[in-house]
Amino acid sequence: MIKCVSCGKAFENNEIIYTCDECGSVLEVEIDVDVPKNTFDCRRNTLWKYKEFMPVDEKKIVSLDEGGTPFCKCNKIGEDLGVDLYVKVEGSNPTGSFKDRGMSVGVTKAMELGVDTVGCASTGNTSASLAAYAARAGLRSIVLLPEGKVALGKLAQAMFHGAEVLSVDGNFDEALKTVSQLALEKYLYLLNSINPYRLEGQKSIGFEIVNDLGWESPDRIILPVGNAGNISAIWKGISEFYNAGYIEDKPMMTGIQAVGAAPIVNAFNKKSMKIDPITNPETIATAIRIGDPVSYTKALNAIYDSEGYAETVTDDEILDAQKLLGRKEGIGIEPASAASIAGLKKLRESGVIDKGEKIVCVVTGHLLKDPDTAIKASTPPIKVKSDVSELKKILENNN
Ligand SMILES: Cc1ncc(COP(=O)(O)O)c(C=O)c1O
Ligand SMILES: N[C@@H](CCOP(=O)(O)O)C(=O)O
Repeated sequence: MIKCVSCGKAFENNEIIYTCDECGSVLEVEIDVDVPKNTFDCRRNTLWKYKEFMPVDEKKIVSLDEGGTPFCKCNKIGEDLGVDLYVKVEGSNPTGSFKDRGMSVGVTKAMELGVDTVGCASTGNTSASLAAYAARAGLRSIVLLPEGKVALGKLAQAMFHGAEVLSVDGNFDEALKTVSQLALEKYLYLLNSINPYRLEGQKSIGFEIVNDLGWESPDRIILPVGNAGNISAIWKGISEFYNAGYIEDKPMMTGIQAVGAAPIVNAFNKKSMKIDPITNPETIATAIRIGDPVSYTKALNAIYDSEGYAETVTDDEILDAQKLLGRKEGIGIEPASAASIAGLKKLRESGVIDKGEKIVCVVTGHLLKDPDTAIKASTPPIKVKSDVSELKKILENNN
């Protein structure tokens, strides 16, 4: 069953509906699972390890073996900040971001519903993932991208996998409104995070984090927030495992936004359940340049219910954190993902995060998604003759 998160109105699983026709709020899939936690032992480490929790037809699964991403303990940064730090590396998914988890379930649902066209608006990663999973399923895909605001790697992926790419003269929020209208008029099945089935895939990040920690909850999960689907999905996953009795505690959900695109942090600071949308969001982290997040109700519920937190970081803090993780721990991430590390640093310095907390930062997308930013942040190659004595001179000087 699908339920409205605000008024509780219920809808049938196979109804193609994105928001409540009674109150306009977002929807959530309700599931009822009763299996012991050893059910998952010895299964392959993909999101389908937890298939009992995925509300789709097992015979129609569209998968690229998403999920089962690295869970890296980061001792150097952790010790510097006085916390026990783990990083969940979502850039290791098939198309390089966490969206693949959602797309696997969302495209599976599309197959179950018998639709022939899927679509989305995107700052880049959703379109890259949608294009790949639609290709795998043999579906037509249509993506709306804000012109000039999508990182090169993501654009290349959407085009290469055969999506029909429409470059629109507006920002992401405007593109999402446009594509939503096309979806309501049945031109396409919408696979942005407003689709509750997509978030069912993303909740597996929460499942994996507690499984990675030996069926224990961390004290806190920190992640970047844009359209606000992921924080909502992870909290749903954690809550389902808690309700199933697999874990005894739940983490404080901590969302980080860029200063120029922070409607959820603004609402949190006012202890409000409503956001004031930002008309012209701006940040170097193009993936979270979003001013009117569709899942704000779910995200604020997650933050308040978990006694979590929301904070902003500047573009400079984001770029410094991206370099820090890349150079101290060898983990390459795109700018938006670095908001989680920048947020950890800021909240530790301000005392919101206590010494010794067990923290999981979710880093959401791969470094190569945005090669331009990576190159700008790096020392250019040194031109040199292919001659041993010349090379030795340079190596000795550089040391
Ligand atoms: C790399 C990356 N990080 C973070 C986000 C924000 O996630 P959400 O929109 O689910 O809040 C996105 C896009 O949405 C993204 O592409
Ligand atoms: N960063 C996102 C924005 C769209 O988010 P979605 O989760 O609602 O699809 C992207 O990659 O496009």
